[in-house]
Amino acid sequence: MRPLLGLLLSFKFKITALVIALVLVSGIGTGGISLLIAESELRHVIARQELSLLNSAAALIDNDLQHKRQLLRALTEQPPGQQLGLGQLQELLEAHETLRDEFFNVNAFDTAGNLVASLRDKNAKRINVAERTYFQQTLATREGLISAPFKSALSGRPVVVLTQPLRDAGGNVIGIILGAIDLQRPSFSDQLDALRTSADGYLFMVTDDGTVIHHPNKSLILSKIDDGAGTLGEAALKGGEGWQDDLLDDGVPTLLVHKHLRLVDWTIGLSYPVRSAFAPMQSVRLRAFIGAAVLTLLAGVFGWVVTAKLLRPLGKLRQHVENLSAGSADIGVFDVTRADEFGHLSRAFFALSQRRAQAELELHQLATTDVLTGINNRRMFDDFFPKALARAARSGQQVGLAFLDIDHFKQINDTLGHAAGDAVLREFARRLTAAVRCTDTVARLAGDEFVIVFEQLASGAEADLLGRKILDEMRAPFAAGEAQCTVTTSVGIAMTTNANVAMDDVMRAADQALYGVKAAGRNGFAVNRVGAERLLRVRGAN
Ligand SMILES: Nc1nc2c(ncn2[C@@H]2O[C@H](COP(=O)(O)OP(=O)(O)OP(=O)(O)O)[C@@H](O)[C@H]2O)c(=O)[nH]1
Repeated sequence: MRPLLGLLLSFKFKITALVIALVLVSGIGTGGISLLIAESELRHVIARQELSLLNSAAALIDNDLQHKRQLLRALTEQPPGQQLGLGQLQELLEAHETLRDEFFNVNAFDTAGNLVASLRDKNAKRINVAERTYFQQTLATREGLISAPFKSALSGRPVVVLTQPLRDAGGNVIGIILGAIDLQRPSFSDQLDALRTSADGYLFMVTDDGTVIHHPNKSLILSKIDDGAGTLGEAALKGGEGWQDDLLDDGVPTLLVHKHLRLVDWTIGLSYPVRSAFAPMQSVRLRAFIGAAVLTLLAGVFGWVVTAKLLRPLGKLRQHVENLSAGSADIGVFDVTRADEFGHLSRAFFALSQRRAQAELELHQLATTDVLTGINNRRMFDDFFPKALARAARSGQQVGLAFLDIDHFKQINDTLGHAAGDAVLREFARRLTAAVRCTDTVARLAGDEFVIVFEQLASGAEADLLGRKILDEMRAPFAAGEAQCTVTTSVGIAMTTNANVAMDDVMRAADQALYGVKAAGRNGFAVNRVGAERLLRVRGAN
């Protein structure tokens, strides 16, 4: 759990996540916009393509109607001088074979609306169409027309009829020829169906008042588009030509293309489900999605690798700082020559480590230095002396420890003042340091008590020499403020060659020696061997 959390919080992970997010956003953004543009373009292309198809269909129907109209007109036109009577009409109709191909039926009526001839059934029941609008309009205008769709009284089928007035030699209308087109099986029906480009799409046709003339669902023929054809026809009813998005009644998105016919007030429309129109886009979308996913994955891996590489110097820097803290490296490990941010960071760490080392040194000095005299203090001695004993044990050399106490120092303080006493202490420390070798260590334990550690003491005779030298060093008068005074000291020296000697034993031996000197009248030195029953010797200053 912990490593996973660490991974999630790592800079590498965050940068990788950022790269993935950026690639995703830019990929989805550009891909999505490109797809939208492509879809919009494709929609236009499809709509224009379907519109040109509708133009062909409209021309086909216009031509068909025109052809039918001309056929009826030719039927009613007789050579000059010949008179066509109503009684000859049945014979006339039956003589024109092509009528059967072009029309569902052709009938003739007198001006009273009575059926006088019928192509398909000469014995058809004698209906009267005087009340029909198309009949009345043809009589009134004396011109042929194409009727609104209606249900035939003769056949019971949905039809539109083309009318053509029949004139006598004087030009008077004596009857009307009427060609019926079966809307369930118009002559152009198969051709229209053949024009369909999509298996899902379909063609339909409505009149300007919204009556369905052609529809794949034959039961909708003659219904008003509000009754069953849905909203598809509404745009078509606006006339002209064009296309728009629409929804079928069951909510299927559809592309609706429409074109108004030239010869009649009919509009032919094409309904094209968007799903099949954009079928090619589905695979493009899928491929774009897979491409984006692969790209994102690659970007993530790339981001991870590059970030890991870029952050390698940071890892090294961290290792250096850890090593430095553990004391296994010094500040030289920092690469301060780099010109980049890691170089800045290394230089900052280098400077910080330098300051820290300096501060540690100062702190150590403060902690191990006697403030008054500037020589080592008790803490330093306590730390140093056991190490000196251990070193001597390893090298087999003799160690000497001298305890020093200024004689009657209290009197100096009492007679000359505390400040003079301090001056004497400082001068005493200076002379002590001058009297010994640089390998020897001088420290002030407290008050007027001092110690000297001799690390390379060759013999007892050398201890004598050292004791004498210290006493000699103190012979000259001390400056104590305005006054001068004579200062003497008592020195107790302990010596040992025992490798496993305890620090306390050495100190006790030195203390014994010092006590011996004090007892003998001060201003002298005594040498004591650690573990010995009695002092080796006590010497006075003279
Ligand atoms: N001026 C000064 N005096 C100090 C300091 N520390 C301790 N003293 C004094 O040093 C004196 C030490 O005296 P003692 O060692 O007890 O006695 P003494 O007078 O040296 O007598 P002996 O050691 O027996 O010869 C005391 O009076 C302390 O107050 C210091 O830092 N400065």
